[in-house]
Amino acid sequence: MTQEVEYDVVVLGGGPAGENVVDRTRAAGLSTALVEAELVGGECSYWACIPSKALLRPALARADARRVPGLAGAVGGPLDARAVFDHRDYWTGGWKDGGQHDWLASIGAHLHRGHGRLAGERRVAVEGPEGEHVLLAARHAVVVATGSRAVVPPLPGIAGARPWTSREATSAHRVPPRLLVVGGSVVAAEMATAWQALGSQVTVLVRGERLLPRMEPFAGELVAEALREAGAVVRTGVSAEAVVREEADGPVRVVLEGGEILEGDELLMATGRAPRTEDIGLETVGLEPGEWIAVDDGLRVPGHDWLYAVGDVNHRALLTHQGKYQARIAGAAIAARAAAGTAGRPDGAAAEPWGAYAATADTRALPQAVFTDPEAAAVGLTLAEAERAGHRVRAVDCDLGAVSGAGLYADGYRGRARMVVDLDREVLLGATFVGAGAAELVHAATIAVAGAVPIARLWHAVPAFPTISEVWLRLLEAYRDQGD
Ligand SMILES: Cc1cc2nc3c(=O)[nH]c(=O)nc-3n(C[C@H](O)[C@H](O)[C@H](O)COP(=O)(O)OP(=O)(O)OC[C@H]3O[C@@H](n4cnc5c(N)ncnc54)[C@H](O)[C@@H]3O)c2cc1C
Ligand SMILES: NC(=O)c1ccc[n+]([C@@H]2O[C@H](COP(=O)([O-])OP(=O)(O)OC[C@H]3O[C@@H](n4cnc5c(N)ncnc54)[C@H](O)[C@@H]3O)[C@@H](O)[C@H]2O)c1
Repeated sequence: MTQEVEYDVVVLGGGPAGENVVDRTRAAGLSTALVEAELVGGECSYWACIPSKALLRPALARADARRVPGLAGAVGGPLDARAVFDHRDYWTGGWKDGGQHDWLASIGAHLHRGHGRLAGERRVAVEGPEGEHVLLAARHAVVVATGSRAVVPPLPGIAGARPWTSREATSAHRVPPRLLVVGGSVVAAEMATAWQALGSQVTVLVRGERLLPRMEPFAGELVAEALREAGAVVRTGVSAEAVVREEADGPVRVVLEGGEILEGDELLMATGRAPRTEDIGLETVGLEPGEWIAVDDGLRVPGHDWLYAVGDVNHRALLTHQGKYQARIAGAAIAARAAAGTAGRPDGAAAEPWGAYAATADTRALPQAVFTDPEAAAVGLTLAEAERAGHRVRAVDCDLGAVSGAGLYADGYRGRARMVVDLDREVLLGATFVGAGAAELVHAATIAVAGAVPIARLWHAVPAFPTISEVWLRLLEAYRDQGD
């Protein structure tokens, strides 16, 4: 007979989003169960953010050091790939989640290991690793946080070619002499940067006209330029039509549209994500298996006041920090509604944009940092997005390298910054920074965009001298001097 256990809250999926819901509901004193099929910590901890950044950090530090007089000579050699892999393995905990397990225990959350499926309203059925079954009943809420997985397009020959996805690209322990990368977005750009620095001869095959297509055009252009200088080949406007690997440990060949054939030792398909929803019982609550789960700004699934979805699975923003933001908001709302004794209670101002129970930043102030060389970081709208949305805007651009702090940071510092100003409200709608260290510049812009800080007040936010942040002064001066 299936055992049934009751909790206040059941969270399905223990990635960063699911974990943060648990953190909030436990802090509010609600009994909470977390169901996890693989490793607590999710994709981010073991096959995405953490291992990718651990691989990239030595590559970016070396690139920076090579531009510093007096230091360049000391870092001319290759990276010690084994030491880099050891560093990455340390940060993934050797793909073991003991630390996360202990943290869950320390906050009094209950971990159910196994595959979870919704089983009608407020119910989650868990199939454990030994085939055992448990039915979890939620008094207040079920939160789906099952994340996403890599999509591999069904090209002829692809299955037999055993391509890498982001999982292999972040966890491999051997440097392939030649790495072909299909895709042009964030995973492609970051992994091309890491593996070229680790010693692979990387060729990136971009279907579109540039790298990083969701950012301002200069971001992808500067990153492609630097990748080429590092020895990688970046080809745009090319389409992979078929893949061939004749022998298991032999080379892999990609056939391009037009018939050209490229050969590599490994092939990374960095071609996007799909929701992990095909086998989680969505059909038992009237939702479509295999689809992203649509939610309102309060992270609730319309028509089901007990059902929330946070993180990648709702497709609002496929980023760890944003999934955690959604989790904090959903967790707080669940706790408040539980305390009030009704899921349907009107939440007043808290449910309004920028209120405690609304994930407004997902659409209005979404930041992203891409850890390429140079780094590319942006928040809010690009110029094209702002124009498409019907805002009356002006873009102001600056050469990041012209700022004293950048010149002192590295010889020949190359970079660019743009702010997109709403001319009617005189506030920023977005900003983009591309250059070494740019990832740390974006949070100031996030505050300006989320806070709708007036341009007139930004003049009083004085950047320290000589930091790269002085680019803010250059941007404000350019805006002032350009007039309307
Ligand atoms: C290579 C790469 C690098 C990235 N780098 C960054 C970065 O630097 N910064 C950033 O912000 N984002 C980055 N991302 C994106 C980031 O990884 C995701 O946005 C984040 O992991 C999403 O978190 P999540 O909790 O929604 O889902 P996930 O991390 O995918 O976790 C979902 C969890 O649910 C579990 N699960 C799924 N189905 C079930 C089920 N039926 N039963 C039980 N458990 C289940 C899974 O096992 C998994 O542990 C990167 C992505 C990739 C691919
Ligand atoms: N530093 C970070 O914040 C970071 C790092 C890595 C990934 N991520 C997140 O993870 C998610 C996944 O990233 P991603 O780069 O895998 O996916 P993506 O969805 O951002 O981009 C996929 C790319 O693959 C291309 N593509 C799709 N099918 C193709 C085909 N058949 N042939 C050639 N190209 C094809 C698309 O044109 C697109 O440019 C993104 O949302 C990203 O924001 C974030």
